[in-house]
Amino acid sequence: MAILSQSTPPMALIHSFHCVPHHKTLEFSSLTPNYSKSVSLTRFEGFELQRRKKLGKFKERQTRIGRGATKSVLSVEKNVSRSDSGNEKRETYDAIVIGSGIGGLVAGTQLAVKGANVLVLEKYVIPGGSSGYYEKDGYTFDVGSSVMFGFSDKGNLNLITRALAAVGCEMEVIPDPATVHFHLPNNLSVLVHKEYNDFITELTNKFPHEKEGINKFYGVCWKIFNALNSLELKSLEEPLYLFGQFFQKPLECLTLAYYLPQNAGAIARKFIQDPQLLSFIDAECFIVSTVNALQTPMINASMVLCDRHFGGINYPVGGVGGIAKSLAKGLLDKGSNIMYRANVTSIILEDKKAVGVKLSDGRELFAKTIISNATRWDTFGKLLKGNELPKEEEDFQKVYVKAPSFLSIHMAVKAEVLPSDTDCHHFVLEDDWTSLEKSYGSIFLSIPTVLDSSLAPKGHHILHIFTTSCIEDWKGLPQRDYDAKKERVADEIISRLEKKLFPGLKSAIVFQEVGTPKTHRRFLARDDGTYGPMPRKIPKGLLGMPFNTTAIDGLYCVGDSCFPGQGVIAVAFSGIMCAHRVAADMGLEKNSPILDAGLLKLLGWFRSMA
Ligand SMILES: NC(=O)c1ccc[n+]([C@@H]2O[C@H](COP(=O)([O-])OP(=O)(O)OC[C@H]3O[C@@H](n4cnc5c(N)ncnc54)[C@H](O)[C@@H]3O)[C@@H](O)[C@H]2O)c1
Ligand SMILES: CC(C)=CCC/C(C)=C/C=C/C(C)=C/C=C/C(C)=C/C=C/C=C(C)/C=C/C=C(C)/C=C/C=C(\C)CCC=C(C)C
Repeated sequence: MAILSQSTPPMALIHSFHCVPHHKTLEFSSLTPNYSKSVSLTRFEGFELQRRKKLGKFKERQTRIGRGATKSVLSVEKNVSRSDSGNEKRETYDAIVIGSGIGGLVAGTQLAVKGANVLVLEKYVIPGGSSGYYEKDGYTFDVGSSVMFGFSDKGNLNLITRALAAVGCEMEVIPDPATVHFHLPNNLSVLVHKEYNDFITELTNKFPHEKEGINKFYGVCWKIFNALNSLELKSLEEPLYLFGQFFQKPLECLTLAYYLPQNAGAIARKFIQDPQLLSFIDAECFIVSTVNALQTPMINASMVLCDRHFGGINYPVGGVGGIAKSLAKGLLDKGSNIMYRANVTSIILEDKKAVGVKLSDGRELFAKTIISNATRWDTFGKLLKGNELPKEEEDFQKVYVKAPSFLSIHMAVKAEVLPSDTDCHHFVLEDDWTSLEKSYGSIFLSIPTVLDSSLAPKGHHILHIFTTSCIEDWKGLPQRDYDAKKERVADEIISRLEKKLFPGLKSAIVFQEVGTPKTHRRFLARDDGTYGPMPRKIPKGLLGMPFNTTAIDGLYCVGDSCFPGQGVIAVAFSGIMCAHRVAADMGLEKNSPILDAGLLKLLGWFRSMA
């Protein structure tokens, strides 16, 4: 993953942000919850209001709020309730979402579609978090995510496509003929073709003595994937849905329940003996979980090891940032709002219930439900600082630690340095398998311009290089030493790529920007810049991973420190689950309070066994 370097001038970002027409819409919406009714409308805002009226939002909102009559145009967007005596009480949204990562945006849009009045608060100037973008000198860089699962037009697991479709958005995508090209120790080179049979042929040619084991291991992955793909995916914390799925698809649900506490490495070892092939499977898991196969939940491994062949990896035209932009636009189209430069510093509790948030500029905003897309470490360690850490969160922290962050290099090069048949994504670990999980041990490389040349000026490519790195390595350095270290470490990484893949790389560089874990912490508001949760030791599969409800009434979490963990498609699923559970609690979906209490207790008990 990579992110804007600390040297990226924020104004450059803001500028490019304003250049995109529908971003103005976002700016308008960011005004609505807080500006007084006397604010006069610009031509654009007037147009936006007309558009919303056309969408029927005005009428809808009046009907639903009932007594929340509105006088002026801007107050149409407000959800101001009145007491019986007619006095205005504080304005209350149905839900406030802290953070506009894909997890937060999916939760927000799904709720908006169900009729809730949602406000998303984003600390930064654009939406997307790790799935954001930035523009510089004619290049469009993906901040982090660039390998997109769940973006096809078939099955039930195309969660990105579905999340966009829910708000009436569709994006053009470019199918990648391969997921990743592995360059591994002992000159083992494996290209993961989109076509499953081509991939299996390539792997069995490298390990002919393990042909049966290879087919059996990936065969189990398919069994799990097919079970997942047969379900309608909603909240596993909602009993009516969960029992309904067990009733309709008993075999598939039992398959998933069986594999829920298992890990990929243990299953691989049932069928495969060759240590180098097992190390390859470690690398397969590492690129999605930052841990080896023994620590990677089998359900997550199956999901990614099969979806890349089933739906394939698809790159959105114009860059990954378009997904968040489209979701943010969809949120507005459904009558909800997003506010940028809105840094939530604390969650307000009343009678132990989450009722609102406080922003760094002192404003307080209130909602029936608060959803945090910040990591659990940020949510409970910072936004709820001073409150006792709930037992459930203590247990979570016993099982999971913060995964390291990344050192990232966003680079532009002259096109001629890359051979014409260069693949889009590469994973490089040169000499020693034991370096797989070490800081700077392995290198991730994405070249999105191989698929979408519109991301760079003609005759140029974008390279997006990243490697794991801990914040401890970068703390306490005087600025000069910090800058020098960034340059030195980046230079070492680039030299390795030059030696392994692209001779002459250094002399072809036209632009380069380096981000460290501190950069990730600063721009993504993630504690220590962490990539997400990582099991302390061998976990019981996904059993210990919390869902969306928390021990605090009215507070839900979404994103990668919730089930099923890291990954854009994973956080999209967490958003769908969260929105379903919240909607059930709000009465926007069917619910059963008695069954709820029973299931939540049962799930809590399961987690305590992890
Ligand atoms: N496929 C890939 O190549 C790849 C690469 C990098 C990241 N990713 C994935 O993206 C996932 C992260 O998605 P996510 O939705 O969990 O979160 P996220 O970190 O992407 O987004 C969280 C958002 O919340 C905002 N935020 C945090 N605290 C805030 C506060 N107090 N006030 C206001 N805003 C605040 C941040 O600015 C950020 O925009 C990771 O799991 C990772 O796997 C994928
Ligand atoms: C509840 C109980 C107890 C029981 C019941 C049973 C059942 C029914 C169950 C069910 C389950 C389910 C539904 C589940 C689901 C799951 C899912 C969906 C999952 C998903 C996952 C995903 C993932 C993990 C993903 C990931 C991804 C990623 C991380 C990616 C990344 C990438 C990167 C980093 C890039 C690379 C690059 C290069 C190489 C360059």
